[in-house]
Amino acid sequence: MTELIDGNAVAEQIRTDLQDSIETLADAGVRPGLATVLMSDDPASETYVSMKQRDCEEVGIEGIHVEIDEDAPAQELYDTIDDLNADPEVHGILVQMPVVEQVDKRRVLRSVDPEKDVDGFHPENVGRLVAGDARFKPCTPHGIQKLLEHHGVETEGAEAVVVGRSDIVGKPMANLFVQKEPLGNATTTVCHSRTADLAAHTREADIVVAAAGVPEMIDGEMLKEGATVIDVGINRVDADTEKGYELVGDVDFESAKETAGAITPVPGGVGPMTRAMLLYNTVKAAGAQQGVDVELP
Ligand SMILES: NC(=O)C1=CN([C@@H]2O[C@H](COP(=O)(O)OP(=O)(O)OC[C@H]3O[C@@H](n4cnc5c(N)ncnc54)[C@H](OP(=O)(O)O)[C@@H]3O)[C@@H](O)[C@H]2O)C=CC1
Ligand SMILES: Nc1nc(=O)c2c([nH]1)NC[C@@H]1CN(c3ccc(C(=O)N[C@@H](CCC(=O)O)C(=O)O)cc3)C=[N+]21
Repeated sequence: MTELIDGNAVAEQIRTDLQDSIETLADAGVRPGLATVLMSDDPASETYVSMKQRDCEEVGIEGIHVEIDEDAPAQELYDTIDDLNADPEVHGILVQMPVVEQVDKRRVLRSVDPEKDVDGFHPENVGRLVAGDARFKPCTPHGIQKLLEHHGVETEGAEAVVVGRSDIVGKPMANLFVQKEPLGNATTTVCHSRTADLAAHTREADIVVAAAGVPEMIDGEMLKEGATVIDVGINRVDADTEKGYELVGDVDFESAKETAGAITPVPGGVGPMTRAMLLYNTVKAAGAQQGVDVELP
């Protein structure tokens, strides 16, 4: 039987556990604050940011949302980041990606105060992660580690294949898998659009993390019997539904579940975990900035 890895359930548990940490902070007179910055009219980005704000409200984090006109000069975004860096009530800052074309993405990543960089995208935090001294683990790969942990999937000694090498998912996932620590110690292969024979790699994998942004590109034929399949992809494809689209992953779920031992659904898999780990990093950031020892789930 293929096991369904329920991201909503694990995320819910993490949010519940985080409430204890948030109480510890409250006892010390600290309310964690997370700023989300959106400079784009992209409907998917709007959905994600409003979900993140709703999550904050649910657990008792102060959500501050800044929306910038997508045609505004880039300087407006740079100035907003400076203001949030200077605001003592803001402990975490997330600038929703992708940024609009007039904005210099590298400059944005560099200008968020590394201590408030709850995405873990600042070069200092990327360096620390690679060096095995992570401050904030990027939310999506960190959430995937938590999913694997909750489902008792052993990474040590496993063959892991990561499909995709983006800065927000693929690269940090591979970096976490190769760390000498629990939930690491996997023998890791990173595949991308120039990989000559993707299926030859995925067929050898005990764990496949699919993060390519290509709808249903991985099917059961490409998997080893019993593999754990983590589907990061969230693709809106046209469909005759109320919204006019449906969400599909990078994995062909129906086909993959014939071969996989365990699999995440889309929606309800990795997405909710990404949001839960954002709350986690925000609580961690608030504790560190205010000098309060908080236990984290
Ligand atoms: N669930 C969640 O929480 C999150 C979901 N997502 C979703 O995950 C997906 C990936 O996002 P993101 O990492 O930002 O994507 P990017 O578009 O930044 O990167 C995609 C990566 O996949 C590779 N790739 C593209 N096509 C293929 C192919 N046919 N075979 C093998 N590799 C391929 C690209 O290769 P190359 O480098 O050569 O171009 C690139 O490295 C998207 O669907 C996105 O919506 C993203 C973030 C969080
Ligand atoms: N600075 C930055 N940080 C990010 O973490 C970041 C980003 N930019 N840009 C875009 C990607 C994407 N991402 C998602 C998070 C949650 C869901 C999520 O919760 N999805 C729900 C469904 C969502 C829906 O209904 O559309 C689910 O999978 O169940 C999806 C996508 C974070 N990202």
